Amino acid sequence: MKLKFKKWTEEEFFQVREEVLKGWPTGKDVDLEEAVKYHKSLPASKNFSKKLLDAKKAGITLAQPRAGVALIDEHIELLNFLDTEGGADLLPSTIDSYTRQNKYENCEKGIEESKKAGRSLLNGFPGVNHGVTGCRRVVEATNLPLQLRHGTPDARLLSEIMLAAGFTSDEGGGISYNVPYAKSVSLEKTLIDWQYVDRLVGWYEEHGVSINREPFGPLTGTLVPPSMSNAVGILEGLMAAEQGVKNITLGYGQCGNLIQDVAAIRALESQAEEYFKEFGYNDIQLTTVFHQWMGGFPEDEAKAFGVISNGASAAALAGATKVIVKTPHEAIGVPTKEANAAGIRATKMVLNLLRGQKLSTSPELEKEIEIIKAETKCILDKVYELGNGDWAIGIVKAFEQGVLDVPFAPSIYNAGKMMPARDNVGKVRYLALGNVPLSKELADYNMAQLEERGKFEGRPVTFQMTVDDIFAVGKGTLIGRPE
Ligand SMILES: CC[C@H]1O[C@@H](n2cnc3c(N)ncnc32)[C@H](O)[C@@H]1O
Repeated sequence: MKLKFKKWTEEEFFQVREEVLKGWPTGKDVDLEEAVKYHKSLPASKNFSKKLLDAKKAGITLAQPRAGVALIDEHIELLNFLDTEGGADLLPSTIDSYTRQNKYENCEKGIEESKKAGRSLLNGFPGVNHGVTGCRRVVEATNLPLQLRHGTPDARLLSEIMLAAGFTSDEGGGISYNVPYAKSVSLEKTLIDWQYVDRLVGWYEEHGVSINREPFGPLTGTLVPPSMSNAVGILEGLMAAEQGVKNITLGYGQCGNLIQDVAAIRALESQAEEYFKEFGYNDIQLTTVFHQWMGGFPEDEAKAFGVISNGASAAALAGATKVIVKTPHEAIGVPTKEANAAGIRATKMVLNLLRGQKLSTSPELEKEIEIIKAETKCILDKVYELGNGDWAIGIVKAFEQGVLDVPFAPSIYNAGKMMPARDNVGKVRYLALGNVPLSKELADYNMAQLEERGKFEGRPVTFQMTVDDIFAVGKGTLIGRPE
């Protein structure tokens, strides 16, 4: 299959599908006709797309945790606990790291060892190994819409199995589940593999089943300038729309300055609408997701609740459709179900207190929205030019040339030349552009904001600011001031 920005024909899709389903024995149980019937038998209350659209119409922000353990019964117990004791509005199944690397043999061992140990020895839910039957038990035994959340460069088999089981949302994308998650998988390969996932969702849509797709907005979650993450989100939205996906949630990872975070969500939603319209996708149901702070967390649980609540309020004031919840165990590892539920309760408390309130506009907010949209446009214009009008080709070339450049990404296909740092009020700015094609005016604006910080701190604008900012939140502040 040659990469091109074009909807796959059914014939192309089903040809590739034969190979995909051979990836593990459970692949042979996927039957799309049966799956469509099963989806249509589910109550509307279990459809992710519908719940998101209802929330958007009502102007409320939904809360969703991350959660996943090795064995089905314990996973069901966990998810229902987060529903009843946490108050979750939407449920995940966070997939384990072996599955994310397609190492299903290791999952098999992990499942056996977890049974022997009586506790989860995998850091997530091994959906491929549990197969349609096992995953369907999760769908049958829970009461909220379910989404698979992972970090899988090649999620074709995982998506086939879990969507057939009745999950109605799938997170990820050919950029956002490659560059921040993999070291040496080419963009070409993951763009094609995620076109497959999007085409599968397009097939469900064409057969009357709405499945939500959610690109992974935060990327590395480390000082990613909002225009870089928004550019990637819009590109993955276009890639999905071209394959027939209709219900799309674009996301953003909290950076920490409230005005910039609200501006980022507002800019993301309106600019994505503009691009969908301009490129002829007129029936996209667009929602947004705000990820609570994705960087280093304080170990102290009270401080962690401060970070969680701060993220919840930013999400509500931004008017995001959904907020992804962190837990007070973030600094330690996979949370207990009690800690996970507590993170959701704290979040829901804040969302309820702020219900109906949105951050009203102001000159500072309007300015930030304008800056983010202008920077995003510079990047996307260049991607389109590099691809000669083919977004997919443009993405590959843009990474080759550092036009798309995600800070602190492990991928060898990412240039890693652009460097960010916070300005004097904590907004994330471009300290070094690398090859990110901002106009001179925008580059100067970023530098001017950083110079203000330099003046205030009495030090030059250097990479040391970036380093100080990376450790700041874990140490209890937003901006990494010199000691
Ligand atoms: C994207 C990274 C986020 O996913 C979270 N995460 C990863 N695996 C699990 C898991 N199994 N249960 C709950 N949270 C999880 C992790 O704590 C971090 O906040």
